[in-house]
Amino acid sequence: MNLLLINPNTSEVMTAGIAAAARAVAFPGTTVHATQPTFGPRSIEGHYDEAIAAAGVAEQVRLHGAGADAVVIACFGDPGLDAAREATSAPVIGIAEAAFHAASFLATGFSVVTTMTRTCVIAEHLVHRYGFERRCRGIHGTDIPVLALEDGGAGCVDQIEAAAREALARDRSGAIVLGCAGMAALCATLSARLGVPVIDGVAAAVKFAEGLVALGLRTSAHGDYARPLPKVYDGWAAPLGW
Ligand SMILES: O=C(O)C[C@H]1NC(=O)NC1=O
Repeated sequence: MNLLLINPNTSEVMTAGIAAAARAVAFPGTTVHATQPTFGPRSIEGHYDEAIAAAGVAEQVRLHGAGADAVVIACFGDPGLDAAREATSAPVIGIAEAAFHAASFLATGFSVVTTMTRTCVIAEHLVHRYGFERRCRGIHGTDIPVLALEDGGAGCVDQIEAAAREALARDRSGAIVLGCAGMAALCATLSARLGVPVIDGVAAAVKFAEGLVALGLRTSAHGDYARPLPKVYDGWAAPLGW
């Protein structure tokens, strides 16, 4: 299968790291096509960045979605998720939603450890949007800038571990969700150090996508995920593929 992996920020270094994490867990028959928007923030660390990144995701789905069997949006805010689900019939998985589901299979409660504290509210909004209020017991910022994780984040692992330990104790949770696609390379190390399940949304999203494709399941075109209505998009090429 062909999996379109979209890094919604414009860091090519981070895109490469995310792609490596995806390819490390993908089945041999899964080809990962990694991409990022041609415009937008180098890192996504707030509402303004998310708004622009969502348009970037829409751009990438318009350009590459037609050939994809599944799409993964590899930013913890899941920017542009609903728009992408309108724009392709392929399953579209956001890494936050995937990580929440995976954690809920493994513990009665989980904690999220993310980057800038100011982005915690974005994760809180997703917890409520996806219906995980009873399972997510806390969301904790480390104030690690996203681009500090560009090189895989080895220099940040101790800080993330300490935040995760505090979260497990304070929240009485049983699992940790990594709140940034840039943390993917740290997942195995953190899980070994903490002795609890640590979920990287990139890997979880790839496996959920493969599972849905294997089941022959695609996004519903009935109702609000139907294709966008035909219209002029000023300053933006007409959507391709429908
Ligand atoms: O929301 C965050 O803090 C992390 C989010 N930002 C980004 O550029 N990639 C991410 O996964």
